Amino acid sequence: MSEMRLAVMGAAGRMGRALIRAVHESPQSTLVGGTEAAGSEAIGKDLGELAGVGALGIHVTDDPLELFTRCEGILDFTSPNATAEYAGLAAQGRIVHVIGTTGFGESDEQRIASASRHATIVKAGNMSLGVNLLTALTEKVAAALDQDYDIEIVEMHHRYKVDAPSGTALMLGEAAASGRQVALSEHAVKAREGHTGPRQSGDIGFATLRGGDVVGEHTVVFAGQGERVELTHRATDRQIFARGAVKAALWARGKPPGIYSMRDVLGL
Ligand SMILES: NC(=O)C1=CN([C@@H]2O[C@H](COP(=O)(O)OP(=O)(O)OC[C@H]3O[C@@H](n4cnc5c(N)ncnc54)[C@H](OP(=O)(O)O)[C@@H]3O)[C@@H](O)[C@H]2O)C=CC1
Ligand SMILES: O=C(O)C1=N[C@H](C(=O)O)C[C@H](O)C1
Repeated sequence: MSEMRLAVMGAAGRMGRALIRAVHESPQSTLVGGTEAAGSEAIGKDLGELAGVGALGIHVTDDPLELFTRCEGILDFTSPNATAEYAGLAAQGRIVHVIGTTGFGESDEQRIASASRHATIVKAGNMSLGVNLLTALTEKVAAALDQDYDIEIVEMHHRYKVDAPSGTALMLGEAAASGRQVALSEHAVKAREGHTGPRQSGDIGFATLRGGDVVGEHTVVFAGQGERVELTHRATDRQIFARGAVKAALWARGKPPGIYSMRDVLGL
């Protein structure tokens, strides 16, 4: 099969640069362009120079419509509003949309869901193999242990992260809730402060730490009487997410429109 023509949204961002490297290094894909928002100082810059792989002769654009006519898939780790916009355009172009962005509100989720009638979307709060394995394990452990084991999800990220809890923490929370056969929305406790009273049985708690250059760390704690089980993933290199995103695009090529998860891609 020919190389898949991919473009990177938010090409100058931390993940944008990692994605450029991952597409450039994959023998099954070819980089055809990248975007930043209108007015960004990155417009016109060479994608390869941004990513540190040497000039590629492909430049950052603020015109996604023109770019989408030339590509089969887009890798999008930008912001919730930008991603909801791109989902509509990807649907018009009937292309693959890999969504790594996190921090969506309800209305963004609805816009993405309607775009999935025409676009083939792979969406996950974390595209690494390790975290998706952790997600599957979390579901299994939550199903095996009863409510006497309190579930708490602790995450830490770099000081620039803007959303909390992280997309990964929420993914792990969904997996824990699914293992327990309950809805996360009815049991999630996303922050605690002041006189909270004792912990409610069945709560799924979240704790958020931010600082330094931490790429991403997640621990799911199952705390019982006299013992504690902890499952941890530590990311030390953003390329794990970028390689996962390329894998997702290649997997989605030729699949019918809809929303798929990284667990679908990895068969977990
Ligand atoms: N699913 C996963 O595996 C992972 C997900 N993420 C998620 O990816 C997202 C991005 O993270 P990160 O790279 O650290 O963030 P950055 O802020 O470094 O990158 C985002 C980039 O998108 C740009 N951008 C904003 N709006 C638009 C637009 N309309 N069109 C094009 N580009 C735009 C930003 O530009 P500007 O700075 O000018 O606003 C910026 O360059 C976050 O939501 C994060 O949580 C991160 C890692 C892994
Ligand atoms: O913003 C980040 O950096 C990350 N975001 C994702 C998340 O919200 O979980 C994935 C990864 O942990 C890095």
